[in-house]
Amino acid sequence: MATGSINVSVENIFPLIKKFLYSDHEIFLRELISNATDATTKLKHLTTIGEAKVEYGNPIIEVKIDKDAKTLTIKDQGIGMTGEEVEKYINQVAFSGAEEFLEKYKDSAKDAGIIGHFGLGFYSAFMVAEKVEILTKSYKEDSKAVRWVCDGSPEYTLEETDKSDRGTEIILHIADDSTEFLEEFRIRELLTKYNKFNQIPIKFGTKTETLPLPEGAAEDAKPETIEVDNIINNTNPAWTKSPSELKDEDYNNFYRELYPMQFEDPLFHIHLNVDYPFNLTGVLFFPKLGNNLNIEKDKIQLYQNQVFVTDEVKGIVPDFLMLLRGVIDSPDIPLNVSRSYLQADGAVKKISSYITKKVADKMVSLINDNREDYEKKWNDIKIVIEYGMISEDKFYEKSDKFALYPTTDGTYYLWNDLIEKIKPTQTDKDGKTVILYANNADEQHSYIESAKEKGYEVLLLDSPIVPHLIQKLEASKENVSFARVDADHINNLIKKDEPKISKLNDSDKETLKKQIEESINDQKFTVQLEDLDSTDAPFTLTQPEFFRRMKDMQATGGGGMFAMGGFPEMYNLVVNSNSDFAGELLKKDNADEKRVLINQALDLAKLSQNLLKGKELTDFIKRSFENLK
Ligand SMILES: Nc1ncnc2c1ncn2[C@@H]1O[C@H](COP(=O)(O)OP(=O)(O)OP(=O)(O)O)[C@@H](O)[C@H]1O
Repeated sequence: MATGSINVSVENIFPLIKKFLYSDHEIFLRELISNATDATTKLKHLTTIGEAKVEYGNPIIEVKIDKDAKTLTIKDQGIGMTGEEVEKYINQVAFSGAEEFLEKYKDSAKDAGIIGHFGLGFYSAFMVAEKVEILTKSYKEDSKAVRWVCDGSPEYTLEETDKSDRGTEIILHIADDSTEFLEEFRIRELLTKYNKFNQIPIKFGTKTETLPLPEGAAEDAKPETIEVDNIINNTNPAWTKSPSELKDEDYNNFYRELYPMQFEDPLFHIHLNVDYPFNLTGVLFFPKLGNNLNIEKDKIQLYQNQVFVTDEVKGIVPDFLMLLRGVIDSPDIPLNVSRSYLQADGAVKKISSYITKKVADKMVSLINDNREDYEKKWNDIKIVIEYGMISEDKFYEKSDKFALYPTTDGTYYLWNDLIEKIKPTQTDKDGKTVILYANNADEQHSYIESAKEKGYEVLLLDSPIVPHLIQKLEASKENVSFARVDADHINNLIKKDEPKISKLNDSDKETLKKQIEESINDQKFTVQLEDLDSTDAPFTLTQPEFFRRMKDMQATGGGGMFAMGGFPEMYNLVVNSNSDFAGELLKKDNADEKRVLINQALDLAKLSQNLLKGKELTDFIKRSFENLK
């Protein structure tokens, strides 16, 4: 038997490992299974190229718990190690890696974000074990099996042993503070989390399977049962296959495999597959989102060679795609580094812009292949598209080809078609094309109707980020502006060079304005007299576009220089001075009656803006009933 001292300068490395990695002890299992997987795939490679003269067979990795012996074992049928290799890879290479890590990150160890993403390889076993044994036999002819034992001090022993089968067995003697890892449910949980799609089958216990009854069996015959290996993983998940092998149904099944608690099918999938200039595969899904921006569960999962790494993909996936679900698998993403490093990494940036491009291309093909279906799904995907348009310029640049602008009547326009349609009618006297929109077809019904009477189109833009989007569209498109239908009287929203006819003279107007202002005294409306069509509503409440938009932007984050202060609600009371009602008011002598009429008309205007609520509404209804008598 050989004993030796591991070549480290730190007196006792293991308490340090334990201390620094406390937040993520569980990753030891992923690390050891990854090593077992590597050892197996290496053997496959060596047999394929004729280097290893052994039968590859159907190797599996076995995970076993022995509660009495307090051990957890990970056993593979891979290449194994000779005594010299254990010396080299375990005592020197792996230790130096562990030591380097500790030296580097000792001081910043409090930043659990960094540590949590470090793969420490073999030595992470000491986070949960007080003693680790390696039993291993190399695939090489005539190699002797060896047993390596280390109890966490720099001393180890290495001796020959009588293991007869090829491969490596790592036996962890679980420490008293880590006995959770002797519980079957905990290990199953970890295997499901990290290794659900591992490349090599993983056996965890056995399960009972019922055999079908042979033909012609007696009615009361009991079917036979057998014990079979309980394989916990799917070694061939959808993203590793070629898109041509898969049907929609296969993608949907894979979606459910990924997110067993999702019962609704995804709307679309995007299969990612690139091998130059980096390696990346994956499948992204568009779930049904509606206007919901707060997706916290069932996020995109990041894998490295089919091993789960994290579902914290911020910085790798563009923000707007965090609303999607699915898998991204890449051996090229540097995983063992901090988040901020990741965001600055060139490869990661390329990956991010590749994914963005791919999603844009997919949208173009979806809308071109089946416009009707795309329109049907628009409501559920628009938030992703609109968010992408706001946050990713590359995506925005392509969006004219796939971003839809629906009207309140259910017509869906692409940008250029929309402009072509409305330009002749909705261009104002200064040559600006005004795009009218509503964000709630019911609440803004009367305003929408006024616009439609003029032959204008009204878009229905109702996602919470729309104010940001139209801000961007206005800034980048030439000669267009957006106005919500209730931002002013429709004649003012799209000003035309038409002569105005005024029924009242200036002094009458002045008098009327004063009387109205006095009657509505403490209510904060700016009275604005306008010469409108005599049939237009006498009183209308409007909310100026700019302030309302800033306020809306503030509500969803942003809002530029105004973001700091709260915005008051601002409304104008547009009085149609050409209406019969205005003429009647002026003629009325009784001041009390006049006040009642003005307030009744104001309430009606409020009602159509959905502003009449609570006591005001109750009083209004009472008053209206009184008037019926
Ligand atoms: N199950 C195994 N079978 C054969 N060799 C192994 C096994 N586990 C570890 N080794 C050897 O020990 C070396 C060190 O393992 P360790 O996990 O510390 O580092 P790594 O796998 O090279 O890198 P990483 O830090 O990414 O895990 C491996 O490179 C491999 O040569």
